[in-house]
Parts: sequence; C-alpha cells; structure tokens
Amino acid sequence: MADDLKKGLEGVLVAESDLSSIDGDEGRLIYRGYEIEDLARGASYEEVLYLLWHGRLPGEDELAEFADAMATEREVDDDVLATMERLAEADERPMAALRTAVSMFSAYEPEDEADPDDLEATLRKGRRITAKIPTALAAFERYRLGEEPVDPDPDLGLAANFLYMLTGEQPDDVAAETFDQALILHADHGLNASTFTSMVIGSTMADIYSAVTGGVAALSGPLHGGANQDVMEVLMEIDESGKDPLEWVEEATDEGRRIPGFGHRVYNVKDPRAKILQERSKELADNGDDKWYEITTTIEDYLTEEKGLVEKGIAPNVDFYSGSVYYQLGIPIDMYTPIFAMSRAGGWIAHVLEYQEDNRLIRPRARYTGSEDEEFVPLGER
Ligand SMILES: CC(=O)SCCNC(=O)CCNC(=O)[C@H](O)C(C)(C)COP(=O)(O)OP(=O)(O)OC[C@H]1O[C@@H](n2cnc3c(N)ncnc32)[C@H](O)[C@@H]1OP(=O)(O)O
Ligand SMILES: O=C([O-])CC(=O)C(=O)O
Repeated sequence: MADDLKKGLEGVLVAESDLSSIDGDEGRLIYRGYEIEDLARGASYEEVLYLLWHGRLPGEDELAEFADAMATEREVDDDVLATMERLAEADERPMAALRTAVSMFSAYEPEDEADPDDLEATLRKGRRITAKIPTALAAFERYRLGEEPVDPDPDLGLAANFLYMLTGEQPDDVAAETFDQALILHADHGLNASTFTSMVIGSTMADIYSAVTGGVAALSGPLHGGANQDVMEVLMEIDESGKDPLEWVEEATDEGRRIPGFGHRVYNVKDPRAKILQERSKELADNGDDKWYEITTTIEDYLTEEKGLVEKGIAPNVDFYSGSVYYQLGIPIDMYTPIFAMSRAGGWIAHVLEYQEDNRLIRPRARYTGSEDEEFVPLGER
C-alpha cells in the first residue's frame, strides 16, 4: 500500500463520475458534457436537476412533469414550520436552521421504510428534500422578520417561488432569471468538500437525509460555501470604513489575511462561474446601485494586476461575485450560504446516487504519529 501522504486529499482520485468536470487551468466547468455557460444561459435549474439526476436533458413534456412533481412536494409539515419559528426566535444562524430542517424532513418521509438499496426511492426522497429546502428557508426568514410564512406557489418555478416565499411578492423576470442562473451555477462541482462529505455518508448506505444534512454542515464553513457571506461582509466593512477599497485590501494582504472569494483547490485561473456572476452583477448595477460591482471589480483588478495573485494561481472563485448579485436582489446576507445549499443539494444527491450504484465504503487512513509503548497506569494511581 502506498504511504504517500496527500494532506487534504489534494489531487487524490477516489471515484469515477459522469456528473461534472473542472479544468482548473483553462477555467472550464461542464455538467454531463454541457458547458456551464450554455446551461446558465439556456436552461432552468429544474432542467439542470433533471440532467444531473437522470443523465440527460429532459424533453418538454418530461420537464413539465418533473417540475410539476417537484412543485407539489414543496410544502413542509407544520412541525417543521414550528421548529423554524423557534429557531428564528432563538436567533439561530440560517445554515444551522437549514441543517436542522433537512434532518427533520425525514420524520415526514412517506417512503421512510424503503430499502436503502432502492436507488429509485432514494432519488424520490432526494427530490422531496430539494423541493422542501426553499420552503423551510423562506419560512425561517419570515419568522425572523416577525411575519408569517408564505405558502409555496405551484405555478412558479423553483427559483421564482423561493423569492416569492421570501418576500411575499412575485419577483420580476430579471430577479427570477438571475436567481435561477445562480442556482444552476452552484448545482454541482466535482468532489468539493460538501459533496465528498455527502458521499462518505452515502457510502455507509446511510439514508439520503443524513447525506444531505452532512452536506449542509460541510458547506457552512468559511473555506467553502460560507465564503459568499464573508465576501459581502468584507465589502460592507470596506464601505463603512470610508477607506479606499485598495487601501483596505493592501492592509489586509499585508497582514496576511485571506481575501474571501479568492483562491480554489482546483482552479488556477478565474472560476468560469465567477465570470457569469460578474456579468449579472454588472447588469444589475447598470440598472440600480453600482457600488458593490465597482468595489468587487476594483479589488479583483488590484489583486490580480498589482499584487500578482493570479500568477500564484489565486483568482476569484464563485463566491466573489455571488454576494453582490444576491445583495442587489435584496436577499439577506446570512441567507447566501443557505441558498448555495439549496442549489447544491441537487449535486449532493446526484453524487450519492451515482456512487451507490457501485458502492464501496469510503474509508481512508491516517499515518499514525503517536507513541507506541505507553504503559497504562490505573486512574487512581495517575
Ligand atoms: C465554493 C467554494 O468552496 S470556493 C472557495 C471558497 N473559499 C474562499 O473563498 C476562502 C478563501 N480561500 C481559501 O481559503 C483557499 O483559497 C481555499 C481554502 C479555497 C483553497 O485552499 P487550498 O487549495 O488548500 O490552498 P492553500 O490554503 O494551500 O493556499 C495556497 C496558497 O495560496 C494562498 N491563498 C489561498 N487563498 C488565498 C486568499 N483567498 N487570499 C490570499 N491568499 C490565499 C495561501 O496563503 C497559500 O499561500 P502560501 O503557499 O504562500 O502559504
Ligand atoms: O470545488 C470546490 O472545492 C469548491 C467549489 O468551488 C464548489 O463546491 O462549488
């Protein structure tokens, strides 16, 4: 057995997958062979879910049937709503509320008794989870505002319905399309930390609720999905400080602080998703407040041109521009990472199912560096 230590599993191949592929030097991302740019511009999030879960793009009737089925599964049990209300009153963080909600959905799963080997049943359960996440999240936000939740509208697509449940108002086309595109861009990304977490859980043949709950937990950290919230907080810190953004960045880099939204384990160049989100941020800025777009692009130009971060392979990742897009859509900052989870649930479920088709327990090992020959001394004699 090879004894090479690959800290953080960097570059280690642990599975084969048809789902998504990243070229980190070219800045290219594909889902099942389709360029992310084409999907983001031409498909809906539901189409992308179908592609990830069923292996091909749907026809018109197939998509309608699939989207309708998901729309009918959006409602969550009153107990889940009551829990969201209690967590909002307790000032819980939205990612923690979501983690609790997903775990709790399983109590109301109609196919709870299904055999773990029944992958069709697992997919149906995964579809229910994906349909319900937006409802639980929007309810949590409404309770925080002291408002009642808004019932899902089955006539709206998943993206538009989430914005509707969040605000109580039908979003305009620009907001709905922008949000739908953001969901597509976040749906899958190879064996990132949260997807791998879900796969490890799924490899024990634990249920899909456990796998998705674990995915939410792993995504919440600031080195992963949590960075989108951090980006916006940094932008606001810069704005409130009244400093020139470049002065702030200069100080931060001199102090050795990491810039959230920069750097990636796989990309050595700008993330293709960041390019698309930057375009959307610009469009929204052209029709509204351009402050955040200006600060982000100024920081990017400075870090890449003056500080030469790109030469070191540190470029904007997907989180760098999503914050300013969500901010312009009026979404609360601490909902950014939960929104990432709302989308990525599709990828977690797809990877768990794909892996379980030819399952092998994931169980790596650590090189032992502790001592070998301690003499045990009973408690009373220590
Ligand atoms: C959706 C996502 O999960 S995308 C990633 C979201 N996370 C962030 O944006 C947080 C900021 N970025 C980071 O912390 C890192 O780039 C990570 C964790 C994403 C990837 O890190 P790794 O692949 O483990 O790279 P590692 O941490 O070894 O960094 C390599 C070098 O780049 C530097 N570096 C990496 N990211 C940054 C950054 N954001 N700002 C400044 N320097 C950075 C490191 O200091 C290190 O430099 P050194 O070799 O001189 O010590
Ligand atoms: O791939 C990664 O490591 C992180 C990332 O960009 C994602 O999960 O979307």
